[in-house]
Amino acid sequence: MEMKSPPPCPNTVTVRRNPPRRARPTPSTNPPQNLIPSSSTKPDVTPFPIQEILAMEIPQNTQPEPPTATTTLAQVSENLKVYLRIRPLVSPKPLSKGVNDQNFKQRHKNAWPQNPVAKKNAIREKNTKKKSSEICISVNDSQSVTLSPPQALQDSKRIKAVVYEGFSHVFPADASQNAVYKKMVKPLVEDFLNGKNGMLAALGPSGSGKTHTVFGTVREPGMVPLALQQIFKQNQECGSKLTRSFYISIFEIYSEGGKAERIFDLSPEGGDLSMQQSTIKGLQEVAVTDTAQAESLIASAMLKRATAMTNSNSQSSRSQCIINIHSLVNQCGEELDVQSNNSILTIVDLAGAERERRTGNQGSRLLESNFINNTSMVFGLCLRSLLEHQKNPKKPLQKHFQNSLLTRYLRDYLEGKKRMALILTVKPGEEDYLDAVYLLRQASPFMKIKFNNVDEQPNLVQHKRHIQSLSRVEEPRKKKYCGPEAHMVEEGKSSWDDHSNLEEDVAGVSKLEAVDIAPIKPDGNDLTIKNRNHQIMQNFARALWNVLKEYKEKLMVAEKHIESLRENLINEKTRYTELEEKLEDFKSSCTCSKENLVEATLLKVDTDVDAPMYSERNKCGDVDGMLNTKFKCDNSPTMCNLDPDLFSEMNASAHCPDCRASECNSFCAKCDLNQRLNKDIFSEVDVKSHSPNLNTSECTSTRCDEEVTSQMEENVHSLNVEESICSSSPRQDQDISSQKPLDPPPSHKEDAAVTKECNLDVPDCDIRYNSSCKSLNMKKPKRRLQPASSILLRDFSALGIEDEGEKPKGNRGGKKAVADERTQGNISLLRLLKSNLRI
Ligand SMILES: Nc1ncnc2c1ncn2[C@@H]1O[C@H](COP(=O)(O)OP(=O)(O)OP(=O)(O)O)[C@@H](O)[C@H]1O
Repeated sequence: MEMKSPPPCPNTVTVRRNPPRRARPTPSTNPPQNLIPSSSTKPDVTPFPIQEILAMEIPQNTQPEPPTATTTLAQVSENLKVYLRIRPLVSPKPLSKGVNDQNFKQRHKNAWPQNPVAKKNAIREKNTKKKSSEICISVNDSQSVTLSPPQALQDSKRIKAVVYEGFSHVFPADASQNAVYKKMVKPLVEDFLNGKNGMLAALGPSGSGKTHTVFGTVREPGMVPLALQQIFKQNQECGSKLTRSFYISIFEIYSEGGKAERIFDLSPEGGDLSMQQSTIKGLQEVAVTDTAQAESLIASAMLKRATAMTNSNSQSSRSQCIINIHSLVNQCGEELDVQSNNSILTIVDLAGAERERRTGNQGSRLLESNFINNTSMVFGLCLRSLLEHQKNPKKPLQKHFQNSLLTRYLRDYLEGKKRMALILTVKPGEEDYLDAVYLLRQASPFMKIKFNNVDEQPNLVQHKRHIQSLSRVEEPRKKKYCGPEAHMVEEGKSSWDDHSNLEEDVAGVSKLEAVDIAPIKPDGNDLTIKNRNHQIMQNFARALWNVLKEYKEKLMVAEKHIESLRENLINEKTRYTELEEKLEDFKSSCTCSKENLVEATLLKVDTDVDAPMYSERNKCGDVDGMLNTKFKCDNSPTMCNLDPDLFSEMNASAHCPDCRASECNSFCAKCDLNQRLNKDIFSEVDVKSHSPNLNTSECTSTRCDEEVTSQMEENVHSLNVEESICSSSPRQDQDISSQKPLDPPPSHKEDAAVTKECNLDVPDCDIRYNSSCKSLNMKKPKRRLQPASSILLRDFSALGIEDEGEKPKGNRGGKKAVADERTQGNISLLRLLKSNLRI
């Protein structure tokens, strides 16, 4: 039973489902192997070992390694130590008369003239102090203080008390000099004796106790005398092992009349000094051997220091005083240990910042006060810039140090390259609140400054030299590489720089081995450093991969270019081969051997205008037999095919064979063909062919020099043959055709058409040997007058008919008038005759 398919429902809608789509392959994250040309296609280029590179495992040092210089560096990195010392509210009077009193009197002699206004203010201040015993600053603990504004300020401006904390130590008012020294200076001195440089600077408003802290008194010696005591004491203890020499230099930077900054050497034989960059020229270093000698030197220097009485301080320092204790180690034949490095301990007593309202300074004193305040401000700006730079390495380190001699001298410290400490001194009085606030606000952030003590590590002498040799210009760039953790990776800069260079130089991919050298050798427990190293490696690998991808793309483009070049090369080769073949054919067709010269002399007249005038050598085989003579024909491979019928006409019309022969003889007298040519030949040629190609002038053109040519011309003239030069010039052709029925010599190929037409105008087939052998040069085209054309030319010349083909090119000929007489009927008649001739 046949199953008939149900008739299609007219309302049925055929739903064509889209063919199931094939999911595209997920782009492989693996390195694109296929994109890299296989070695089979390009055997010379080895494939890039991307797989190998990516398969490389970065070794992780799991075992803790012994602490290296870098780890030591990380450990020794520390913040700037900022100490705070609070001066007693009322300064104790000298209890006993002694040396201190004498110095006091002497210093008063050197003091600036007392300001009478200040005197009044001082008395007023004294009275105020007596009335008010309130203090504005209270010590919370060893590291923090609370600064409370006076009640008046609290009420009027609602200023609240502020806590300042984070100090390395806070010395209360009753803290002794020794306590301050032990906490603050003793570590510095120990480091100094261990070969580390250090600096301590005292900052604070005028009269807050900076000088007292630094130099002290006889009863209460300050930090400098105490440090000298310790230094000489320790030197004596270890004198058996090492001998040291200590030198002290002390100088001040002051303002002369509040204008220019000056440096004055405070040593006994010192004088004015000058500064070059950060070095003071001519600064004397006085050798000291014991504490007494050193203290004496310091005392004499203090007597020379400029001081003055102000409202704030009866002996206010008017200059910045810097004292350097220089330690030099003398080798005694024993092994050099870590304490053998030379070092300098610098202690700076800054002039106290002062407010005009309080000091009551006027005139030059006021200018001097401005200089003091300016120096303090520059000092603070340097530290602030350092702090901001360390917080954000992108922020460049400002060059505030250039603005004062003091900061120029302390540049290395102020740029964080050497370790320093600050001692802030404040007065606790209620009236000193503003000075204290200003100082603490400005200086308390400095405790966040970090110092990289790389150059202070005695066991890192080589590193110290290396880093110190680096130019300052390179510093920001290095920090940029290191990032915010500059203090941690400072030592690893050289390794990391190598990595950066690797990123830049892809050609050095083989240097990947260096990747496994982490900048920091992590300790086993230091996960932070490990993670950081891992992140660095990841970033580096990512960067390297991007570079490799980039170069791969470049490689692909280059390969495409190479392919196109190859194709072009093949095409060029093919073309070259074709051209070579053509050249060979052309050569074979062009080259006429001496044996074939006779053939070349045959002129094959083709009456067909469109047919090529020049045929190949084999085409003239039909007339070869007509000539038994061999002629050289170097200039033209073509021959004029001469119809037998025309030959008869030519023979009939030929005349003066003797003349021609004689011409030829004379012509060939000096050429190498003269022996070959004889009258018989010419007569035969004349009789049989009258071929213009028998023009011996042409045949010998390549061998006849100009002398021969001229001889030929003379011979021709001597034979009284009317001179008719059948040269390549159309004008000459016309001359020939019109004046003399000469049979011109064969012309060059380029003039074939012209010659062909010209032949028609030749009334006489008398073969004229071109006497103008000047035109026989190979380079010049040669014309030939064909016999058939000669006949026609002869006939038509009688009729006065000329063809257009005779018209000289370039309108240079003298037959212009004749050409103008042409009519269309003449031309038609000419063509008709041509066709008849062909028949
Ligand atoms: N801690 C202290 N204990 C006892 N007396 C002190 C203390 N600090 C300062 N003085 C006394 O206060 C007076 C002013 O001190 P000092 O000259 O050191 O101040 P200064 O900060 O150096 O002032 P300037 O900046 O004007 O030189 C001095 O007579 C000093 O003896």
